Formats: sequence, C-alpha cells, structure tokens
Amino acid sequence: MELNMEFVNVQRCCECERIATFMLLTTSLLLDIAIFLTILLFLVYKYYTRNNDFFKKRGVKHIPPTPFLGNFGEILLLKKHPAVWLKDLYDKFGDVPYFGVYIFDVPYLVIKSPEIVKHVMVKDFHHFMDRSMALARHDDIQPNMMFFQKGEEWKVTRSKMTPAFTSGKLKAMCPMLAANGSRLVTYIKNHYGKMDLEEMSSKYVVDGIFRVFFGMEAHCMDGTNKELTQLLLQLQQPSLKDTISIFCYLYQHHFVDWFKLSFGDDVMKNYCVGAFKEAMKARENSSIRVNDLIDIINDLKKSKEFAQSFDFDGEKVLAQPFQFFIAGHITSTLSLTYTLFELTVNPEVQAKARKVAQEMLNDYGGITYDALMDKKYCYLDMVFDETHRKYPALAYLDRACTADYKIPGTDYVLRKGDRLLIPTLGHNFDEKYFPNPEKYDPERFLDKHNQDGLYFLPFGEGPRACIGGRFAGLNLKVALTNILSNFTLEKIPETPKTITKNPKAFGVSPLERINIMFKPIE
Ligand code: HEM
Repeated sequence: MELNMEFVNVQRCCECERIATFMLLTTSLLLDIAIFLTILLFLVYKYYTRNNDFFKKRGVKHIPPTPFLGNFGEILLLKKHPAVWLKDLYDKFGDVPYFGVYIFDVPYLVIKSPEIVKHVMVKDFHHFMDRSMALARHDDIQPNMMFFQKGEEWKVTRSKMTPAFTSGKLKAMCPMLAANGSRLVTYIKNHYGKMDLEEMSSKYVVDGIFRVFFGMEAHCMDGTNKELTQLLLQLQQPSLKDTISIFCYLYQHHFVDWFKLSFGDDVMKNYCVGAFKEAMKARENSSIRVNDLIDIINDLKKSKEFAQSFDFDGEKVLAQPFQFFIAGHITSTLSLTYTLFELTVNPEVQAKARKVAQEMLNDYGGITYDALMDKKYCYLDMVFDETHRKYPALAYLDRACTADYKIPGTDYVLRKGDRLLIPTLGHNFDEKYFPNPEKYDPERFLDKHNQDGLYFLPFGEGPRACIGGRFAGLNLKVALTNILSNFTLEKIPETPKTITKNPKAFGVSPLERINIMFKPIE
C-alpha cells in the first residue's frame, strides 16, 4: 500500500515537470497562455488594422474603419446587399470623383467620376486588366474560368473563346433560340395559374444555354430533368456556407487556400462538368460539326501551342463551358425575372412592349435574327436597359491595378495591387444621369447615355466587358416577344410590391419569391 502511494507521487512529480517545461514566461501555465493569447490577438489586431490610415494618408474621403470589419459591418450582419451598401455610400459622399471604403482590412477606391471610369475600363485598360478576386489553386475549374483569370492567361482564353460569339454564330443560334421560345409558351400554358418568375426564367435560360452552346437538351422546361431543376432552385437560395465562401473569394483571399474553399455549389459544378464531359466525348466520336462551344473547345484541346502554355487539359478544359453556364444563367435569369415583374406592375409599359413585339412578329412573320436586330423595335432593348439600370447583374464592377497609374486630372497615384470598385447601382440611381430613378421608365433610354464618360454599364465595358452580352440580348428578347404576344401579365396577392435585394447573394437576386399570373390572350 505504501509502495503504491509513493509510485503515484513520483508519477505526479514527472507530470509537473513535464508541464513546467511548457511554462515559458512565468511559473503559471494559465498566465503563460493568457500572455500568449494577448500577444497573438495584438498581432492579429496590428495586421488587420495595418491599412486603416491608407485613405487618410492619401487625403481621400472615407469613413474611418472599424478594426477587423472595415466599413463592412452591415454586410456581415446580412442587413444590406453589397450593391445597396455601396449605393448608400455613393450618395453620402456627394460630389467627389472617388472615395475610399474598407472591406475588412482591404482599402478599395470607389470611382464615381464617369471620366475616370472610362479611363479605367477602356482608355488605360492595360493598367487594369484584372479583377481583384482570388484564384483557388487547389481547384481545377475556378482558376481557369475566364471571369477570374488574370493577365496573359485571361488574354489567351478570351481570344480563344471570342469566336463562339461572332455575329455569324449568333445568327446561326437564332432558330434554336426561337424553338426554345415556343417551348416557353408551352411551359406556361401547361402551368396556368400563378407562376414563380425566377423558377420559370431559370428553366428557360438553362434549356437555351445547354442547347445553343453545348448541343444538349437540358429538359428543364419539359419537367423530365428533376435533378437539374432541383439544383437550380437551390442555387437561388445560397446557404450561409456559400455566402461565406464567396466573401472569402472576393475579399479575404488567404482563407480560400487555407480552408480549400470552393466557389459556388460543388454538386452543381460536378453535375455540369459531368454533362459537358459527356457532350465533348460524344462530339469527338462523331463526324458532326456545329461550330458551337463544344467544337471550339475540342479544337483548342488539339492545339499544342495553347495546351502547352496553359495546361488546358483534363478537368481544366471544362472550366469554360461551366463559366458560360454560371455567368450566363444567373444573370439572364434575373434579367428576365425582373423585367416580367416590372411589366406586371407597370401595365402601360407592358402594353407598349406588347404592341412592339406584335408588330415585329407581323412584319417578319416570326422570330428571326434580322427581326431581333431591327432598330425599329428598339423599345424592347430599352425595356431591358431599364431593367438592368434598376437591377444591375452584379453588386459592382471591380478591377485590380496591374501597373502604377496616376489618375488623370488628380495627384492620386494608384499602386500595383490596389483595388477599385465601380458602384453600378449608385450611378444607376443618380438623379444627375437618371431623373426620378425609382420609376421604371424605358423611355429614358431614348436619350443617349455614356457620352462624356461611362456611368451606365449593364455589361461592363472595354476588353473585359461581358463576352455573352449580345447573346443574352437575343435570348431575352426571344422570351419577351413570345410571352407578350401570348399572355398578359397580372398582379396577384402574392406579387411583392417592391423587391429586396438578397444580402446573402453576390448577384443582385431578389429575397422574395416573385409570383404573378399569366393570362392567355384570346
Ligand atoms: C443579361 C445577361 C447578362 C448580364 C447582365 C451580364 C453582365 C456581365 C457583367 C456586368 C460582367 C462584368 C463586366 C466587366 O467587368 O466589365 C460580365 C462578365 C462576363 N459575362 Fe456576362 N452578363 C450576362 C450574360 C452572359 C452570358 C449569356 C454569358 C455567356 C454565355 C456571359 C459570360 C460572361 C463572362 C465569361 C464574363 C467575364 C468576361 C471576362 O472577364 O473577360 N454573360 N457579364
């Protein structure tokens, strides 16, 4: 018994000694831990506040940042959409060419002056070639998507993908788009009653993109592809995890690599990438050539020069179709949704647009490329312009400075790596450019815009502007013409009065489900 006691004591002593070796500063382990944590916290604080006098030193108007959060607290609490947050700051700073904001610890210069915007986007583009988003090197797809690519890699991809969007290609796509428009009419007829606009638009857009770019039937509107339609619905309701991940891609790049975060929903990515892979294989094994995106990519795979310089192999080759699917689907879905909503709550605009659509169909005997391009029916384009003004696709446009640059007419010198934002919603609701901005009024686009600088940028501008803008315009007009010539759009009790921009989404998505009634025109 005695012996046992002694043994236990000896063991305790060894433990104490072992613990003592970890006591670095004091004789108390707890005190050591407290000191260590305080130092760590201090270092993290110093790191996160290292830029907090960035704009003060440069004499740029700004709101002093809160440590760790910068000026971004409202967004993190999901109180405001980033587009609305930036618009509010745009209004607050009044008549300045630019102002500063802090997103977490990162300073961003926000450009208000349309002249400076023009320099950044077009005239001095070679200083602002990149966007300021993270590239996830652990991912096969995201760093190869054109939207995220930087410098030379972007330039090569863009030049190789541009042939998919020539006027000739767009013209050749038109019969397929027109057929998809007829299927939309059938879909609506089969679902008489109230209709969820975002769900309907998304099915129409995805069927169109799959058919035209990938030579595949997605079968969303005919209801036979339950898996994809379910995924599309999930995409419209981003989870908190998706939102955090996207914030890291946008603003806190180091977390992307540390936690190997993926951009967007992995299930959706795997579904699409699997489908594209099959489509490419099927095309490779067939003698059919339709010059769509699949043919263009298959050609690129065979091009030694391109494959060598950019490792355009394996899964990576699938980044471009996935890119077009994501960039084209979400934006076009929202454009159509918001347009139909605005036409529902503005019946006089709806009546005018219907008259123009019917004239076009009568004059051309149906939907053709020439009909869609005819300026005589430009009211339909004005309708979409007005939608994009009230509901821009992205929260803002962004650019990273790639070589030091003195902003013309000022003493401000941007350094390589500095980040810029163009506050689209701010410009779009500025009374100076668009009087009575809350009103949905396509007529305002009878006036020419962007003459002295750039302030209306629904598809961006310059070499990095949206590659699919012209395709989107055609596809949207096909849907609108078909809908307006077959149905009237009417409010129901579930139709929201106004739209709240979903603070969890980077795209300017609605928080509410938007339901309306489609009534057939006899
Ligand atoms: C109404 C529909 C659409 C809207 C409002 C829209 C809007 C935009 C905007 C604002 C940008 C950023 C431009 C900039 O930073 O200057 C962009 C980029 C892009 N869009 Fe679209 N887009 C639409 C449809 C499409 C479609 C249908 C596709 C493809 C099929 C597409 C593919 C892309 C790509 C690949 C980029 C990145 C271009 C680059 O970095 O070179 N978009 N889009």
